[in-house]
Amino acid sequence: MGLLEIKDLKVHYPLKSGFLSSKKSLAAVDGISLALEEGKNYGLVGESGSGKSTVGRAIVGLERITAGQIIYEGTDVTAAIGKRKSAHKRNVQMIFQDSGASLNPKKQIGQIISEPLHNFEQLSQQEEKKRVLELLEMVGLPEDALRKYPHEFTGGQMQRIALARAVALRPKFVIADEPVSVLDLSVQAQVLNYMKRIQEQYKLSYLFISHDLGVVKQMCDELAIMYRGRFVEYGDRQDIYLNPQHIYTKRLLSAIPNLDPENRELHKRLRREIESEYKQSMESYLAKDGRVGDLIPLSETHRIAGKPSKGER
Ligand SMILES: Nc1ncnc2c1ncn2[C@@H]1O[C@H](COP(=O)(O)OP(=O)(O)OP(=O)(O)O)[C@@H](O)[C@H]1O
Repeated sequence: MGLLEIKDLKVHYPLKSGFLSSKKSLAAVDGISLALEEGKNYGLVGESGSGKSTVGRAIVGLERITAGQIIYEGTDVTAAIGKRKSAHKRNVQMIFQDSGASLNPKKQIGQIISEPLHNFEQLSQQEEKKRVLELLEMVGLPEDALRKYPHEFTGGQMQRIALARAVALRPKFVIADEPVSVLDLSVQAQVLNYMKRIQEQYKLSYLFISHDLGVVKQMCDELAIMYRGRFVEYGDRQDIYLNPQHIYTKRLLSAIPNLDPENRELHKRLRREIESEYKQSMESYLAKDGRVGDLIPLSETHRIAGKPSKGER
């Protein structure tokens, strides 16, 4: 049995309509499906505005789902996920790009990390403190962090605090929405290492949301490439990096900086070629019906749920 299945998920935001104009909506997520297995990591990649965060927020119940289903360990939880203190809240956690904004500035770190334990577990004070200290240690923070406030920590430390809080209830699934994108490269690597270590310890799965294919490369087994609310390509990491099918994926890959001076010129030339192919493709899809996913129909590239065989490409 899979861990989490998303079936034809749609999140449409109503747009303000004028006095005489008909009601319109923005299809932020427009019919995506995904099957996630336990212990594996998944990446959701696309440019800003493609709908990645909306998917993550819908899975944890922070967005109203327009249509589709979310199935957790075989149970349809679509109706339950918005409810406070539901089992889904416990099983599926989320960390955000800017923990400075998502951690309550008026609360001490000890209170912040123990909050989910308070809400969901009946622990004695001593047990709770022991657990919070374990969590702090797990993300490399000292005991005296307990009584400090979020503003006393660096960006990387705050992401580690958010991580400790997210895994306090030992969830099987954590959604990480651009968790390192505002951090320096060396700090990024540190946070990702903590995430990996915790995953090994807890055997959890991440859905790693990022605009940067370079970052998800280290973290994910499978990747979905998203454009305008839809998946244009889905597959395992090796296939996507070595044999991208869709021009949009190729373009995202070409945006990863090439640090090898010997290959820099070749990289620049390839980028130019891809950019020109991308422009032509975009013109042809705009002339058609505006759905870039139709440039390469999903059936010809990847089956939406599950890994496709090579013969299907
Ligand atoms: N509450 C909202 N009301 C209306 N439109 C929204 C709302 N939230 C997001 N959108 C729109 O939905 C689309 C998808 O946004 P989303 O944040 O999911 O994209 P994203 O790929 O995560 O991009 P980013 O990395 O910039 O957050 C965008 O056009 C965005 O402007």
